[in-house]
Amino acid sequence: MMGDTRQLQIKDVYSHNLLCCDYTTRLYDALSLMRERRVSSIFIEQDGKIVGIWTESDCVSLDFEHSGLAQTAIGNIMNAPVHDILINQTLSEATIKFHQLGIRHLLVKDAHNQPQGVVSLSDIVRNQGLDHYLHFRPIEDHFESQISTLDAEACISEAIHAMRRDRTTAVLVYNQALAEYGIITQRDVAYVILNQDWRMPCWELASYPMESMTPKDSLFDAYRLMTARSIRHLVIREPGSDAVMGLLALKNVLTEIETAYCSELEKVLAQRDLALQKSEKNLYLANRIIDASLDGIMITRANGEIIQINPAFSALTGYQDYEVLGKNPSILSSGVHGQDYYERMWKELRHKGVWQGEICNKRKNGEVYVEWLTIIEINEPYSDDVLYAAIFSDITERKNAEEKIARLAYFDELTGLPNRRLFYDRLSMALASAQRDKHKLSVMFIDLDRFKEVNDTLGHSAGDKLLSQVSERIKAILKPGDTLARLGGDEFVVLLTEVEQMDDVVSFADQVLSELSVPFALGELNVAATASLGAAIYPEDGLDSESLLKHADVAMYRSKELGRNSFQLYKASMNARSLERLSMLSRFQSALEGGEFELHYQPLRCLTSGRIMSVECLLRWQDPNLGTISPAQFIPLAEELGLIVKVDQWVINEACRQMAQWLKEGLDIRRIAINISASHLSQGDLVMTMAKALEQHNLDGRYVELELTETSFVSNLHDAKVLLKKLKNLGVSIALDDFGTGYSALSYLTKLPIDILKIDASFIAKIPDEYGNSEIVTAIVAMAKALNLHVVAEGVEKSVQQKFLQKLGCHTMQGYHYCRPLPQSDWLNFYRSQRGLEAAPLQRLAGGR
Ligand SMILES: Nc1nc2c(ncn2[C@@H]2O[C@@H]3COP(=O)(O)O[C@H]4[C@@H](O)[C@H](n5cnc6c(=O)[nH]c(N)nc65)O[C@@H]4COP(=O)(O)O[C@H]3[C@H]2O)c(=O)[nH]1
Repeated sequence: MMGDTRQLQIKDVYSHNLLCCDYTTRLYDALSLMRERRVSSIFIEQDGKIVGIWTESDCVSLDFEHSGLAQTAIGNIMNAPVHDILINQTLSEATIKFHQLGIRHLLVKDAHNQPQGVVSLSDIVRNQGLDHYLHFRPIEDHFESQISTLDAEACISEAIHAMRRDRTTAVLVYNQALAEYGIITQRDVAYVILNQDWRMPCWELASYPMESMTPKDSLFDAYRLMTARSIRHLVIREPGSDAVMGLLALKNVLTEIETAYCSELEKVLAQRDLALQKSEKNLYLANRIIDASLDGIMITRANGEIIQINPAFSALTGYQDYEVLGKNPSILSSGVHGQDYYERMWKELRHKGVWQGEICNKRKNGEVYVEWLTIIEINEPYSDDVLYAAIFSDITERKNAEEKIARLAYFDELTGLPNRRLFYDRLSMALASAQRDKHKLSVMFIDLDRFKEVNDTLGHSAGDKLLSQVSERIKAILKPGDTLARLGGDEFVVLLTEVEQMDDVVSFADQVLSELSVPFALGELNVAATASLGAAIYPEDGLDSESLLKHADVAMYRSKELGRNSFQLYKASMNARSLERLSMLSRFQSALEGGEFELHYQPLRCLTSGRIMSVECLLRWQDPNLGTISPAQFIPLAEELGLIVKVDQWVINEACRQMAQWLKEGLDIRRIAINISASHLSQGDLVMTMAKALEQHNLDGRYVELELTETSFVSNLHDAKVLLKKLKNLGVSIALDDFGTGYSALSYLTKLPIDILKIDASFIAKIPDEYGNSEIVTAIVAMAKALNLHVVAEGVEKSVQQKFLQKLGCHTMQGYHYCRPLPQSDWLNFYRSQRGLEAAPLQRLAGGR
């Protein structure tokens, strides 16, 4: 019942009628003033300050025998100190004060501590809306039955005496002559002090006739009657007999209301304490959660003032609480969003009470970051105030990852070029418009020649640099609307949309080849790169993406076959060759496991003694359908497919097995020479493979010679040296194959533990006729001898060549002139046939041809 009025403030109920008098004022004058202003209390001032209070009820306790009572200074008899209450405090607070101090009046002060009026317990009770409560309370439990009744002729001092004795607020007076009851109250007593006539008969002061009620009537009716008649007492009579039973004072009704009110208030306060405890606990929990949250949290007032942040806020923004509390969130603004962005945000927030979205903010260090922000409007309980809680997490990394994923879906990470998917999209769009507008377009494949060698020998980061530089150079010559994409590895593809005639494609291809002909700077090395290009034109070579790409690819492979560093336009006849190549690739893999490989042997002959010095094993692929396939065809394929290590391992093992077998059979051959692919050194463990094979076949390492090319050493001379030393520790000899075709760096010869130098067949083919070439061979032989290397001439086909080499003092020859590579059985026959001739002078042998 108190819920509605509990929050009423003193200003809503107090009385402005504040009556004051000075400390020295006589009681007589003070009472006169009270009577005149019709108030029941007066405040006493001293030096401009209120220091005490005097009320009508205080009169009863005065000593009426005292002759100068009316002249007494009110300061001497006042009640002090005066308790006060502020004008904007609640009625509940006032009630608690009344209760605790046992008083009935409080001085009301304003915010500046200035007295404004007075509030009594009655004022508060009257405003509590307790009427219905009084309905259920009968008078019988509340009236005073022990009330004194005086005779009408009794003097007034007796009445005062009775009131004081009985601690009542009134006495009854009976006038026998009139058979009437009258009443004298404390207020009446106060006025006797003014008259000073203590002998006055009671009936003269008594008020009559009196209103009366029965004990069964309700307090509510009694209260209503007293308020309506402005009286403070009712006579209670026995129903039927009309005999007076006692007196009901307004004070009795108010006391009852007060009791109810206070006990109700206590209940409410207890509930409030509980609620407070609960809310304190909730607050504690909320604060713990806010502090522990990994999301940044900021709480602001409606005007934007920041009132709370959590540790995650500081971690994410770099601002500590003392730097932001009291400030506006605009401190975090990055300037990325315009005013309209914030306006939309506030509009939604006001409309829905919540806003969520991505927002760019700025950390204290100036770094802009993206956050996922949720703002919630919070209405404060028991007030109109609104707070805003902003909860955010830094999603910069997630955004970057998302962007990267989106980029990766359409772009190549290394070069930043469109990838296969984007290229297909663009090609299909370009085809649609070419079809509509009836114009041509072209798709061109660009594949770097020997890119794998760069990767294998110079390392992947050099390979990556080369790819980036190639893409930059091609991009630079593209026309607007054309697309360059990287399909993977060293494979690029160009979409040319501005094609009017075939020449446009040819001239673009020329441009690409000329751009790539300038060496690329890869760190300290300048590397020359070439590419094989192939193109197909719409509509001649295909009407859809798939056939155009396939035909451009076929044309590109034709370029490769024709010696690389060239360009081919698609021709229908190319298809057959490309299919052949493809099927060879797949067949190769099964051939390795299916035993289709075998070794052929080519002897190397000493140019002085005519003896077979060693034999080189050369790999052959015997395809059941295609017959013998040359290693010149399938070794590069094996390298491309990453199968070369397996191939070499097979050859090493087979060569060792064969050599061990021959030695057992008594063949007198010093060494078997095995070719090792340059890529083997970067991909496999050559030393381990070699050691295992020697051990497995119980073969001494001195019977093996490994032929390596310069490409094997180019990437890292130091590593190559370590590797060759390990091989030499196994007893094997090292031959530098194809000398003269590669880098021909003399440094290899001096720094690496090489035993044999094999002059490439291309030099031998041109001796002794071609001027300059003979000089080169002469120089190589002289240099090798000076370095104490054994010199072998490869590809000796003519006796004139043999003679020339003999004159130079070259140690050994290899070539068709002496013997072609032979299968195992033919080779054994050849060997045996040669044994008998070994003693014959070489000149004769050579001359016999
Ligand atoms: N025109 C001409 N050619 C002659 C003459 N004498 C020998 N040849 C050929 O020259 C090549 C010599 O081998 P290579 O320079 O190491 O060059 C080899 C070698 O680099 C590679 N190769 C061969 N067998 C293997 C192998 O088992 N493993 C590895 N990794 N590579 C091998 O394939 C290349 C080609 O091998 P082949 O076709 O067997 O070709 C062989 C051989 O048949 C001649 O007088 N005139």
